[in-house]
Amino acid sequence: MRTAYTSDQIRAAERALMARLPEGTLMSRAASGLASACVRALARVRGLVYGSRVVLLIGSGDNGGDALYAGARLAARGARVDAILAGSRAHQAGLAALRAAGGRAAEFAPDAARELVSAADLVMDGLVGIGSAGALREPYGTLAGLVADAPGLVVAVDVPSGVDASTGRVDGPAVRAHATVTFGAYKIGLLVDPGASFCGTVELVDIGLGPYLPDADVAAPTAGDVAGLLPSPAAESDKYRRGVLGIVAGSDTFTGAAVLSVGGAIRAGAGMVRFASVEESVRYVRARWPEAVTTVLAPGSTGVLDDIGRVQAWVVGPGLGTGSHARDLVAEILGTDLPVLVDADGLTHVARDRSLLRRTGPTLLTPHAGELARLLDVPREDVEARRIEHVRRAAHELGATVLLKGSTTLVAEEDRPVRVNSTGTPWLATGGTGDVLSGIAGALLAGGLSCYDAASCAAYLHGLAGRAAAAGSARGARPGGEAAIAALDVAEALPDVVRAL
Ligand SMILES: NC(=O)C1=CN([C@@H]2O[C@H](COP(=O)(O)OP(=O)(O)OC[C@H]3O[C@@H](n4cnc5c(N)ncnc54)[C@H](O)[C@@H]3O)[C@@H](O)[C@H]2O)[C@@H](O)CC1
Ligand SMILES: Nc1ncnc2c1ncn2[C@@H]1O[C@H](COP(=O)(O)OP(=O)(O)O)[C@@H](O)[C@H]1O
Ligand SMILES: [K+]
Repeated sequence: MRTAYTSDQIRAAERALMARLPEGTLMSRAASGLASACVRALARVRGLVYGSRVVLLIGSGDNGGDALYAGARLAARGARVDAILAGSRAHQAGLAALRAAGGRAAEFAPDAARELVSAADLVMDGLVGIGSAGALREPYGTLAGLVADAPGLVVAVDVPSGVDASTGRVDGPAVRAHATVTFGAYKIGLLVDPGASFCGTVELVDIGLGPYLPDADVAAPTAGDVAGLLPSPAAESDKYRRGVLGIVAGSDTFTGAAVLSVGGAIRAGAGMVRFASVEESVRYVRARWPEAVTTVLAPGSTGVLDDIGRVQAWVVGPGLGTGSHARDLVAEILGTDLPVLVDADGLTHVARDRSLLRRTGPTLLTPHAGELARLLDVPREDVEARRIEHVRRAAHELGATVLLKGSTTLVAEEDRPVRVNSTGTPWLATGGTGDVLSGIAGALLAGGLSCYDAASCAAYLHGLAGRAAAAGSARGARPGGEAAIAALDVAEALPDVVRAL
């Protein structure tokens, strides 16, 4: 599990560690790791450090200090290093070290800054780190804008300036980096969008903080975590023991969602899928997935669960419709004691009547930002800007496990760390991929995982499968070697990504 922390948690740990070490030790560890990362990056793009042009953007705090010391190390290896001092002051010892190593420094001036940045092989962003508060002030905002057009590599120090390290919130201009070198521990804002999308690759430099960090409120499962949680059949398994998933989805108008949800469940390893819907949807599901056992629901019929047969978990909602019959089906399924995943139209019914969630069995809700906004009655933009806060609030208020879909998928449950999904690709932003996700998570619920684990494993596998489908290979893509996918491709890519875990 990759754990992540708020700025306050990191600061407290740093204070505790610093009290036991000679002054300057931590900054020296940070600067050394940062300089090594820049050396490796320069070696990759230029072949050597000597003669490369490095520009440091320096703010008034210790973030600037890190950049100045790292810049001094690069200058000592023959790089031409220029520091742009953008703050009201600069870290004095760092500045002296840079100058002693042959680097130069000057106060910010717009034209000179533009010229330096546009000629740099590498720009180091040391404007603000975990001491940042609110939107970037001038001239930092202008510098973040200049960096956007920089032809060279952009390396953010600790956190891209303009990204709130504790939440991932971005209010105004921010530095968009190719790489972020972060110290001591991951900050939450580096893993959660919108902040995460400003980081590029994130490299963690160990400065010895580990023993001083508290229990994490946010964690990102790794491939190993997911592999360890996934159910796999044993010698004595049969289809019932592996887990039977009931899916109630689709309608006369929406047949595709049902096909996709069933596909996700089958490819994710459900022992059996029992699918129930109106005739039109059943026809499409049967044609594509002869493995599913189907039940045709007469229009308007209720009291149907016994007809469908025994299951270990339910998925309800994709393409189901928002009318009263659909509502009755959602209510009937939520009336059982079994684990239930509610998605799509099912969420509309729950948003209209939260009392549907008063139940004894475990519930997993899988909204996208718009659906979560409706569940909480807040603007969608607020959910997108402050995803962690809203997914936590939903789990608390609704008494359910909540998986919030989107560019960073999050899973929240009361009293548990929010799980951040680290896989995925923007190619997944295409109609129907969410339906596939519902089937994957449903299969894992039926296989015995808790809502929390089923949701986080499903998001992980779904993201990997999306990447594999876009790349045409479970082993990932060469840069630029990706192409558009259809939702069903995601389901079809699942077995390969599970094999490669
Ligand atoms: N505390 C420690 O033990 C360590 C800290 N390190 C570095 O120190 C950084 C934190 O340093 P600081 O606490 O000095 O804080 P920062 O350097 O992150 O920022 C504080 C400064 O930025 C200004 N500022 C804040 N928000 C701003 C905004 N929106 N626009 C413009 N200016 C703004 C403040 O007025 C203050 O002068 C970390 O991110 C990391 O880079 C590392 O050296 C590792 C060890
Ligand atoms: N920009 C993005 N980057 C990564 N994943 C995304 C992005 N946009 C959407 N997704 C993923 O694609 C899926 C879309 O699901 P959803 O919004 O329910 O669409 P649909 O209802 O069409 O299936 C979710 O798993 C979501 O996390
Ligand atoms: K920074």
